[in-house]
Amino acid sequence: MIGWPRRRRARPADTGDIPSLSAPDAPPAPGTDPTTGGVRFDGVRVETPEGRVLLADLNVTLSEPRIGLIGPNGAGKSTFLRLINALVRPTQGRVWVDGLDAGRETRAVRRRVGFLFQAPEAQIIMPTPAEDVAFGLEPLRLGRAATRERALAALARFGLAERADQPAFALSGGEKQRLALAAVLALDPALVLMDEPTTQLDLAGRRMFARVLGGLAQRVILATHDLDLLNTFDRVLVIDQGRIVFDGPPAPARAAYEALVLAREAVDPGAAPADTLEARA
Ligand SMILES: Nc1ncnc2c1ncn2[C@@H]1O[C@H](COP(=O)(O)OP(=O)(O)OP(=O)(O)O)[C@@H](O)[C@H]1O
Repeated sequence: MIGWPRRRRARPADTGDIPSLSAPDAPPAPGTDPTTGGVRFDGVRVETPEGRVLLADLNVTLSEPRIGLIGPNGAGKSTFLRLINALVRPTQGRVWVDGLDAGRETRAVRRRVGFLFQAPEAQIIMPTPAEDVAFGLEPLRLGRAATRERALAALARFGLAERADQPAFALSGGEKQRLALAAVLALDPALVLMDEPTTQLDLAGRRMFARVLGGLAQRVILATHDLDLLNTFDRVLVIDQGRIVFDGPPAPARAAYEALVLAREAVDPGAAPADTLEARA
């Protein structure tokens, strides 16, 4: 978990900015990205105002339908995801989303990108599931009846139809996670960012989530410690101490991650995972 405000509604319709970790570069000159699709990190670096480096040397284009992010606690996975919809601004470099500059065209980027947070409570702000999903749909101005219909359909997809009008606070952790996912997908984003979406799910919930994931038309970039979830993914990045240390298919990515953990244990069996580049220096 990281320390940004948790109560913000971070659906694509929410265009409120969260302050950058440190002052970004001067606004880039107008121009269009040469790539046509996908997420592209161009020389991206993120530092805290104190100069602590959270991510560095990010030069990568992500266009496959299913991309996983794995790595130790504090490696930078959440920060990586948050860069994509401009919840974090790069200290250096630029992030492009389907040809849009996330730093300059934030509103348009957030319309394309849904974000599923680690803690579903962060995304649930209305009293009932139906109202919560409907609230996210408001910017679409569908009208009251059509909005409710779409909200109920989204809830039904995640097994929450019968809970639609009950208090949202009474949902279990897993049900809240499903509600958050229903609300994000109801907006039909082109790309969904998921930050450890299965942490509160039981076995049945995980299996359901994996099935839902398999059936999604959207592109997904998913950070997780649930490595089995990524078995069918197209590409997995291993992030360690703020850098991409492996980029490839799921099986070798998992092996690279395991080797990294074993190597660290061999050096210092009692060591907590190092957090940042500075910690390693
Ligand atoms: N707003 C912030 N200000 C300062 N440091 C931050 C901020 N947000 C995150 N960090 C630090 O950045 C590092 C990377 O955090 P991040 O949450 O991206 O890691 P993660 O790989 O998602 O970790 P986890 O697997 O534990 O969720 C951590 O050391 C964290 O403490």
